[in-house]
Amino acid sequence: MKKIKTDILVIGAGSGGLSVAAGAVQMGADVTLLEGHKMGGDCLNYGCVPSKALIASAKAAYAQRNSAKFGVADGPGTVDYAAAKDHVADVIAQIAPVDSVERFEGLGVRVIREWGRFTGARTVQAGDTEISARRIVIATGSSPLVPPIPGLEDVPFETNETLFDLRDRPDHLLIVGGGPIGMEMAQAHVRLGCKVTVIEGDKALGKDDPELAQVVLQTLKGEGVEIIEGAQASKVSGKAGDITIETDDGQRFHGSHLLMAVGRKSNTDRLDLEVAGVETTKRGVKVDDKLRSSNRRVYAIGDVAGGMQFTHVAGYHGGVVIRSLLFALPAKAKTSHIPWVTYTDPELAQVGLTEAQARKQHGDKVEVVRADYAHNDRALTERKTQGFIKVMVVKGRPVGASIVGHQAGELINLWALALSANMKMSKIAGMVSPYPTISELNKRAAGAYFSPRLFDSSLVKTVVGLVQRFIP
Ligand SMILES: Cc1cc2nc3c(=O)[nH]c(=O)nc-3n(C[C@H](O)[C@H](O)[C@H](O)COP(=O)(O)OP(=O)(O)OC[C@H]3O[C@@H](n4cnc5c(N)ncnc54)[C@H](O)[C@@H]3O)c2cc1C
Ligand SMILES: NC(=O)c1ccc[n+]([C@@H]2O[C@H](COP(=O)([O-])OP(=O)(O)OC[C@H]3O[C@@H](n4cnc5c(N)ncnc54)[C@H](O)[C@@H]3O)[C@@H](O)[C@H]2O)c1
Repeated sequence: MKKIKTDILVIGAGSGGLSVAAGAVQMGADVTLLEGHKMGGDCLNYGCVPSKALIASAKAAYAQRNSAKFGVADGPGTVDYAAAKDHVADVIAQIAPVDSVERFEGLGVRVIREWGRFTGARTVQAGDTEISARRIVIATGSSPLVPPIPGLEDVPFETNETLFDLRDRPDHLLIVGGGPIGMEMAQAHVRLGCKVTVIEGDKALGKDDPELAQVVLQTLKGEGVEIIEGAQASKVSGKAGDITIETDDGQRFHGSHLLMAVGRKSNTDRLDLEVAGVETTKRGVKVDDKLRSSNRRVYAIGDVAGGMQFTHVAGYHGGVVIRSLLFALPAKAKTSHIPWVTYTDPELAQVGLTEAQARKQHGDKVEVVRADYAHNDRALTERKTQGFIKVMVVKGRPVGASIVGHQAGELINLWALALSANMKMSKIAGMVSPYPTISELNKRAAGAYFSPRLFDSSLVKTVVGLVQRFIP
């Protein structure tokens, strides 16, 4: 057995692990990085990148079929499903060098392409190497949860780990789970020419404000996605090409393919965590607000830490632990300023509190201001007038923003800054936005906060009246 010593051992080369490894090595630490499967993890290979690339193909097909409103004849939007998958693979290949062994070795990281497992409180074995480390960061991510639904073990099904390799277009895709994976893939596939049925046990897009989620769900239904809510998939039967799902309320749905998108399971199984005294919960590695586990020298970041499961959260966690690991500074991970976006069309974006959460937390102190896409000139030129923004304000500062509509994921960035910097609404209202941009909606929402204070105020009217009397 080869034995090595390192300052920081990172287990998992996905969004979180790569951020820690790159940051720590460039600031002078000796860093060892383990990856048992593909460099780049889920986001690059099975998650964000392929899903957004496939959504782009679907958008192109949809745009071609719906261009008459711009004075351009509608086209057939003929889809070559396998070619769309080639586009997905090409996009992954373009990004892959940034996450590659070569790049990380070039930065000075020792990369070992093996699965890691703890052999002691400070030691991990990877292949024929035993690594002792001053600090260890678990960044092993998550995998698709496969629930114990009777019959599922005998029926072929897709997950996010297989879907992007499928080259024959499904005639009828059944999707179990109406979360972000389910709904993004539902719209992509209906636009790529498949029949799609989503079976959701509770409410589809249930983590978002229902008023905004409804806008997305109505649009998807309008495009032909069948969405069944409040029906738990409870039995699966059939064979490749002919699959039946039965739900707990007695409905039956038939399709040619099945995608399971019912949430995630943290990747802790291979790690032998008990050997290192690292405790877990049902959601993943148990961590405190500094992302430190029950073993003081071991941290967990990203999906495996069991909180919000997004690439930008894994990256943010990376930054937080680097401060503790390299500078021994007390750094805490917060969630109140973390945005998320579901990349349906229209997009659905959230940061901070939803309206319901803000009312629960702040009661009468909350003011909700809104602005509609229908009043935005750029949205009118693009014929993207569906949607709105809501901003929840307490004592002149935003505590949450929810946006549904064209480019909502771009618009939410400003509110992510406003929340993380604790900015006042007056800062947003005072900004000059270029005309005509969709982002003017942000300023308009801030304007909506001040309009009644300025235009409906007798004090303002009295002051203006007095000033006008006295100025020459
Ligand atoms: C279909 C889909 C779409 C998504 N879209 C988005 C999106 O648009 N935006 C967004 O922000 N998030 C999105 N996500 C979520 C995002 O992919 C994850 O939150 C992110 O990848 C988590 O990063 P991570 O570093 O925690 O884990 P991962 O990226 O999963 O990396 C973990 C790595 O650890 C390796 N590993 C595991 N165990 C071991 C071990 N014992 N030894 C060595 N290596 C190990 C794994 O092989 C993997 O490479 C999406 C997810 C899916 C499934
Ligand atoms: N745009 C993005 O940022 C993006 C996109 C995709 C995924 N993700 C990340 O990946 C995570 C996982 O996504 P997801 O959509 O798989 O999970 P999810 O947990 O968000 O949604 C799963 C859904 O499946 C339903 N469900 C569970 N069991 C069921 C059953 N037997 N029958 C019917 N419905 C059932 C649940 O009620 C839930 O609504 C997300 O939480 C998110 O963090 C992010």
